[in-house]
Amino acid sequence: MTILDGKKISNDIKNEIKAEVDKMKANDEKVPHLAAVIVGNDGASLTYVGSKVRACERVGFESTMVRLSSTTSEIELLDKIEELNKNNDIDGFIIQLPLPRQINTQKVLMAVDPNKDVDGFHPMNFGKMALDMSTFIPATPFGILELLERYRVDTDGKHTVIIGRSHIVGRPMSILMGRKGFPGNSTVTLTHSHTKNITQITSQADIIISALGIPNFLKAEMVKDDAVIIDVGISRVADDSEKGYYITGDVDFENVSKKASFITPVPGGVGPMTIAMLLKNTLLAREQHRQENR
Ligand SMILES: Nc1nc(=O)c2c([nH]1)NC[C@@H]1CN(c3ccc(C(=O)N[C@@H](CCC(=O)O)C(=O)O)cc3)C=[N+]21
Repeated sequence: MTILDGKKISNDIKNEIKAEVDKMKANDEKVPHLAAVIVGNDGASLTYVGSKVRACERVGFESTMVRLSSTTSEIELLDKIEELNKNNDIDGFIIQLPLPRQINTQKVLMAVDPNKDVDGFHPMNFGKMALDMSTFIPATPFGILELLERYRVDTDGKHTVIIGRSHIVGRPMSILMGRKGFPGNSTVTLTHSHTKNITQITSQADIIISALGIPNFLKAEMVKDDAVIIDVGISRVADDSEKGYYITGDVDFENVSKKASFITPVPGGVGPMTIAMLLKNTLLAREQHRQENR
C-alpha cells in the first residue's frame, strides 16, 4: 500500500512555482497576483482562505484578501467582482464558497471574468473542460489528477466510481476521469444520494473518489482488494483538543488502507493539493495576461 502524499507533492509543486516566480523577478516582470473574496466569517472558510494567502506568500505571488460582511447583498458582491474583473493588476480571483443565503451563487460565478476564473467554476470554463479545450481546471479535481499522474497510478480502462455529484468535485471529476489521455480513459460511475446499492457499485471499483463529507462513510467491506482510494471529504469532528476539533475524511482509513493499493490520507492528501493547483492556475492566468501585454 502506497500513501499518496499530498503534503509532499504540493510542496514539490510550490517549489516549482517559486522557481518560475524567481525567474520573473530576475527579469523584472510582474509576478502573479491572486485575490480571494470571502463573505462572512465562517471558521472553516477563513482557515482555507488563510492557507491560500499564505501559500501565495510562500511562492512569491502577490495576494489580496477581500473580506465582506455576512450581510453583504448580491449587488454589493457583484460590484466587487466587476472591480476585480477590471483591475489589471489582478491575474486571478476566487469567491470562497459557500456564500450566504441572500446571494445567488450561480449569478455570482457567472459574473467572474472567465480569464480570471482560477477556480474554473464559470460555465464557460466548465464547458471548455468538458470539451477537452485548454482552460482552468477546478483546483481539487486538478490536484487529484496531479497526484495520480505523479504516482503513475494506472487509470486506463479502470472502473472509477465517484461518490458525490457536487459542481466543485464530483461532477468535474466524472468528466476528467473519462477523458482521453492520462490520467483518464476510465469507465466512470457517478454515484450520489439517490444511488441504490452503493456497496455493490463501490465493491467493483478499481478507483474510488469519495467527495461526500460524511466521516467513516467508506468502510473496508465496500472496497475490493488493491483498489485506489481518493478521499476528498474533510469534516471537522468536535473533540477536547486545543483546537476543539479534528479533521477527518470520508474513509475509514485504518481498515480501508489495509486493502488499498494507493490511498490519500486526510489531512495531508487532497487538501494541500487543492491549494497548490490554485497557485498553478494563477501562474497560468499570469502567463496568459502577459501574452496580452498586461
Ligand atoms: N471558491 C472556492 N474554492 C475552493 O477551492 C474551495 C471553496 N471555495 N470552498 C471550500 C473548499 C474546500 N477547500 C479546501 C482547501 C484546502 C484544504 C486543506 O488544505 N486541507 C488540509 C487541512 C486543513 C485544516 O486543517 O482544516 C488537509 O487536508 O491537509 C481543504 C479544503 C477549498 N475549497
